[in-house]
Amino acid sequence: MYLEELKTSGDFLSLTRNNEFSLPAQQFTLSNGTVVEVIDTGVIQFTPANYGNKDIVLSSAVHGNETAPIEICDELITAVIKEELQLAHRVLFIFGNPKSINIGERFVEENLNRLFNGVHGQGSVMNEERKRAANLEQYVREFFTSVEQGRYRCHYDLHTAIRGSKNEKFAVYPFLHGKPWKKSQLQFLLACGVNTVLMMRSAATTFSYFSSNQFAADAFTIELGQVKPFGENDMSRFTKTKNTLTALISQASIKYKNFNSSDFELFQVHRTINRTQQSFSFPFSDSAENFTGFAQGELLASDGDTKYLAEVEGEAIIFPNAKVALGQRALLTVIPMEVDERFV
Ligand SMILES: O=C(O)CCC(=O)N[C@@H](CCC(=O)O)C(=O)O
Ligand SMILES: [Zn+2]
Repeated sequence: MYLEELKTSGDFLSLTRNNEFSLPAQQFTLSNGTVVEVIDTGVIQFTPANYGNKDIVLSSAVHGNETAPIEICDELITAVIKEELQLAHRVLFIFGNPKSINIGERFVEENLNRLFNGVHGQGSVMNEERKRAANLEQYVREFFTSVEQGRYRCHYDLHTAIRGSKNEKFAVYPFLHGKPWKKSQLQFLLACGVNTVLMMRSAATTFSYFSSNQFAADAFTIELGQVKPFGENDMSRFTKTKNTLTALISQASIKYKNFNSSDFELFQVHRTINRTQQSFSFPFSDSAENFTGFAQGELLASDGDTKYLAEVEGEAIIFPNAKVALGQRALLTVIPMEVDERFV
């Protein structure tokens, strides 16, 4: 079996890439007492001998071409297995879509990050991404619910964006259905080098929304930069992120900079534009960056005969993608917002 090689190399990413769809579960204990459980391909759980009050999920490669987050998690996993990093909490690392890593694409057949919250089981379509989404949901469920109630839960789903962005790093705050947003989470994000946060205003089928909505985890999709092939990331741009994630998993607690609303750029989602027609296009080029603002009345997108015009002065684009499958999100637009009484 693979355990002896894994114990020696700590290279769980290669083991995952060499087993694209499944891997028999195995476990072993490090000399520092941390139990290492390989649950499936790309899914590894660490339980230190004396663990603290946090249950932490760190996922990457939900889209396989988003390599910088994969590199960050790969380094953390290897450091833990080689006992260069001692954990303080239970941590579940997930490389979401191994096959898509190997083909260097966002997904193989279907966007894994639109299959959560039960979508994977809807309709008659079945593919590896749908099987994976169902399995990942189960692994997260078991991770959070196999210990006593009332513990702190967080899930940071690490991505990079297809396009450049006026705000290089930004986070998507899943819709909380009226629950207050947490200043402490903004402080964590700032420590990661992320000062920009989008507040979603509707339910979603993303991995972060699943953990937020199903398990009340503090969960975000975190966009850490732009999509690049392995070896082309400037990893110096991710130092704050890696250092803060390292502190999160290896320290009992983290002292953050005092909260100051002026440190943040907050946006609320104004609307979601879905592609419904084959002839879907944007008037702007592929070089148009996330957070580019438009004048009221300016054309944002054309979906067949439907023209979408900016409704609000400065309405800004996020995640424009004219190649999405019919019925899927082709564009988010956002408008600025301020910290208010909805933040606690
Ligand atoms: O750059 C893009 O077009 C997409 C980048 C990416 O994968 N973003 C996530 C956001 C998920 C969310 O809305 O929480 C995605 O589209 O799945
Ligand atoms: Zn992504």
